Amino acid sequence: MTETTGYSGSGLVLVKNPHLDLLEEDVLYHLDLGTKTHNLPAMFGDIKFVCVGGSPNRMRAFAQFMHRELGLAGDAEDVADICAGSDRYAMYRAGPVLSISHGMGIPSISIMLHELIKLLHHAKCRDVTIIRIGTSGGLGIEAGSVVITDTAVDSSFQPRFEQVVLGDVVVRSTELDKELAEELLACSREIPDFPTLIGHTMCTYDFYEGQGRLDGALCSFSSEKKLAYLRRAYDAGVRNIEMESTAFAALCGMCGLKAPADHIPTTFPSSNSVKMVKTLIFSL
Ligand SMILES: O=P(O)(O)O[C@H]1O[C@H](CO)[C@@H](O)[C@H]1O
Ligand SMILES: O=c1cc[nH]c(=O)[nH]1
Repeated sequence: MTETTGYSGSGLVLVKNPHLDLLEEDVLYHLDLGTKTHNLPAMFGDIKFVCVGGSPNRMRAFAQFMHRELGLAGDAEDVADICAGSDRYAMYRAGPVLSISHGMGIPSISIMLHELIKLLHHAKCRDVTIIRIGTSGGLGIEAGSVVITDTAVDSSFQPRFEQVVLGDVVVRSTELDKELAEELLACSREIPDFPTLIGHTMCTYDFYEGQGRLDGALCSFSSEKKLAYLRRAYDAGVRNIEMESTAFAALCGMCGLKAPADHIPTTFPSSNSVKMVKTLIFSL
């Protein structure tokens, strides 16, 4: 079964679940938020940008950086974790920017995105741009480069995200916003000595065998086989590898969020990539 993406034209964040209207209360369990316990429109109605990444500390550092850059009142060091009541994810806000951690891998980011998208919907947010800022393994590119993802592909290099729903495989598109990717690239050009490129990002279910590593607890292939696979990936347009982009692209695309993913094949925080995202946020 194949589904299509859904931009509404109104700029509102969509949920595609008729059952939600029947709920007396929507509990965003892993974020420790809910429609009865919190005034979500008052707390989040003015959010325009959401940045997501794996680790809580990194997303806190990003929120603190944005707090300073936006010249907000108060000490950036004091940004509070909005999801402190849950130890699953961490969420910080700096003005119109929300910064949230998603953990590692598709199941973890997928749970966070379901609840985040419902949060933005309940809060009646409009025209929200979402960016994943994360680490990744570069493929045939200069060390320290940032890859801005145009399309997320699976480990067979296909632009699809397969989700098993009630035992059936549902296929969702993983195209990302090409215009926004170009805008991010233009922002990166303002920063000297900062190699950036647009390319496909391959999303795997595993860091070790899934990415052709020879140093996991299990390895059933030779070094030659690994190199042949990575070469095929490169020939298919893959420039980096990580573990969330297909789910990120599929869920955000279906729910009307503009999303160019941004992946950094070095250790984060790379100050240049953060500056690039900041320039985009200031320009929109
Ligand atoms: O840097 P983050 O955002 O954590 O993401 C990357 O790092 C983790 C693996 O080390 C995976 O989650 C991968 O996608
Ligand atoms: O998934 C990942 C993340 C960072 N670096 C990698 O090589 N792979």
